[in-house]
Amino acid sequence: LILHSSPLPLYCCKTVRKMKCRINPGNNENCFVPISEIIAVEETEFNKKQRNIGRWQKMAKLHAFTVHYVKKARNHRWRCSAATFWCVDEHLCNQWTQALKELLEMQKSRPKQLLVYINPFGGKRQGKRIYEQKVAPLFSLASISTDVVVTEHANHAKDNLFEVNIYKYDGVVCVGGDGMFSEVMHGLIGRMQKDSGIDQNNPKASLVQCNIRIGIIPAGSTDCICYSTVGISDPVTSALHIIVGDCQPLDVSSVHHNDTFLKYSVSLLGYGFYGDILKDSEKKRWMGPMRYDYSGFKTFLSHHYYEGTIAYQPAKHTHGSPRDKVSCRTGCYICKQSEKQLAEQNKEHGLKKEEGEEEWKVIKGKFLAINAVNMSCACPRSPKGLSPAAHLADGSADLILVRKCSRFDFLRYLVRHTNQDDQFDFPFVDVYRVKCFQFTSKLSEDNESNVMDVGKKRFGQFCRDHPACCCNIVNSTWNCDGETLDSSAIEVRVHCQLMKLFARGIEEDCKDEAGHSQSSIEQLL
Ligand SMILES: CCCCCCCCCCCCC/C=C/[C@@H](O)[C@H](COP(=O)(O)O)NC(=O)CCCCCCCCCCCCCCC
Ligand SMILES: Nc1ncnc2c1ncn2[C@@H]1O[C@H](COP(=O)(O)OP(=O)(O)O)[C@@H](O)[C@H]1O
Ligand SMILES: [Ca+2]
Repeated sequence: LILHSSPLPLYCCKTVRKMKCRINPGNNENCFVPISEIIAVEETEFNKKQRNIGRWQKMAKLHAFTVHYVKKARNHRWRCSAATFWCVDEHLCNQWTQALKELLEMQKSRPKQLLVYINPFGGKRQGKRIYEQKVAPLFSLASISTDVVVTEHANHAKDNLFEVNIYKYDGVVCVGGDGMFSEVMHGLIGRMQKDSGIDQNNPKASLVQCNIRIGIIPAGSTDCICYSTVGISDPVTSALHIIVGDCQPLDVSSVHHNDTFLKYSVSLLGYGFYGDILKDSEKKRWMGPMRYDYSGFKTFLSHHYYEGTIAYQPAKHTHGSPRDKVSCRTGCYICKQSEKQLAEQNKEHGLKKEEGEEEWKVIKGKFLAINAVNMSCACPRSPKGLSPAAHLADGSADLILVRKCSRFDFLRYLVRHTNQDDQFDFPFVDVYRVKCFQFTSKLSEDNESNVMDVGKKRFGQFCRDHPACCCNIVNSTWNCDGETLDSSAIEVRVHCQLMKLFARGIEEDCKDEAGHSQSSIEQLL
């Protein structure tokens, strides 16, 4: 569809008759809108008070329709814009409206019925207002019907997803932060496994993919999953990605302790620095999103390091590497290739045999932070994220090990998350692309080998109370997408594209496009 602003005529396919159009009054621009980015088409009561219609007004009764469409603004922000077309010929007007509505009906990936969960206490406690004022009117414009649940307690959404008939919905929307998303994801993935008779406690189980997409309306404190998959944390942009029916597959890591399922993770699984920030920040929830800066500063000063062992299997199926500077973008080639490669491997060998045969690499040491990320973890605090070249759907995670170093060096490392410098270019930082890993802390190793020393434990407690001491005897906790895990010894496995989001990944900037995509391919070859 090609929309020309007044006074140019509008043409579509072979139509020779003309209609006049009005786009964003006062804005004399041409606008090319793919059908896939039209939000709705409405018959319009023509308002005679509208300006700039000149002699048309005097001639006859005018007939009009309005096309609501996605307008792409800067920094990946989407807005809803409208163009009104008018003419004197009622039949012509109806033909256009009908034709456009039929084209919209043919967009099969668009959701018609959604289940919405709102966390009224996430972030700055604006979830309900954001949904009602910014999102619900757009869903109604796009004729999407919704069942809305405002949660009353933690785990309300997750438990509810085990009870409702989820199969009647085209998607589930969560209004909140990463924690709220995590809850909805656990509900959906858990429900899929339950309905398929898969035991989540088996770390080696082949999990069933979840085809019911999740949409995230950001209203939390970090909103890293939304930012890393859309390019911005903006409720209207996310609502529009849901309306046009975008689909972005996502890797999910399963986390087990012995043979007990603990949690799934899609963004950050962090021990040490990010685990300690989370634990401290939970007590300061009343501070809102600021709690992370407060606890971040405190944790930075405490400078605790932790001793432990990591064993991992490198992700050999994927062409990318964490330091190749090839970012995951819409339609990512590396994600597609990796998915194919994994599927072929699994067909040939079967999952168990292949994993059993491959070597494990083992690293022992003292670490300030151990971070495993399934995606870049870009967020407003760090627009390039913890691992800028991590991929959303390549079946791997980036394992970042930050060894014991000085406070000054750790600060230099943190600052590089906010500028263009390479945060992996330090002798005390290592990064690996992995498909699974295990971690055991020194403390639990000692406990397991029955050399538990009560004195040591007490000493650990004592040191925690004295921030100047960096003693490593106590355990940290794992931060799993913003939730703490009970166990420090864990076993993690990445499940390639286990679920799908209403998103399309981050789109290349026009300026970027030619240069970047070509150099990505060149680098690969
Ligand atoms: C000196 C400045 C350094 C800035 C470094 C910023 C790195 C930020 C990376 C953030 C990665 C976030 C990964 C996502 C985690 C979320 O899943 C998860 C849950 O989100 P939700 O509450 O929305 O449900 N969020 C979190 O765990 C919070 C992570 C908090 C990151 C804040 C870090 C602030 C660090 C400040 C250090 C200050 C040092 C100052 C020294 C003078
Ligand atoms: N009604 C509720 N009352 C209390 N906690 C809730 C409620 N609804 C959801 N939660 C929990 O709140 C936690 C944080 O929510 P989230 O939306 O991620 O906000 P934030 O980004 O501020 O952490 C989640 O773990 C979720 O389970
Ligand atoms: Ca990944």
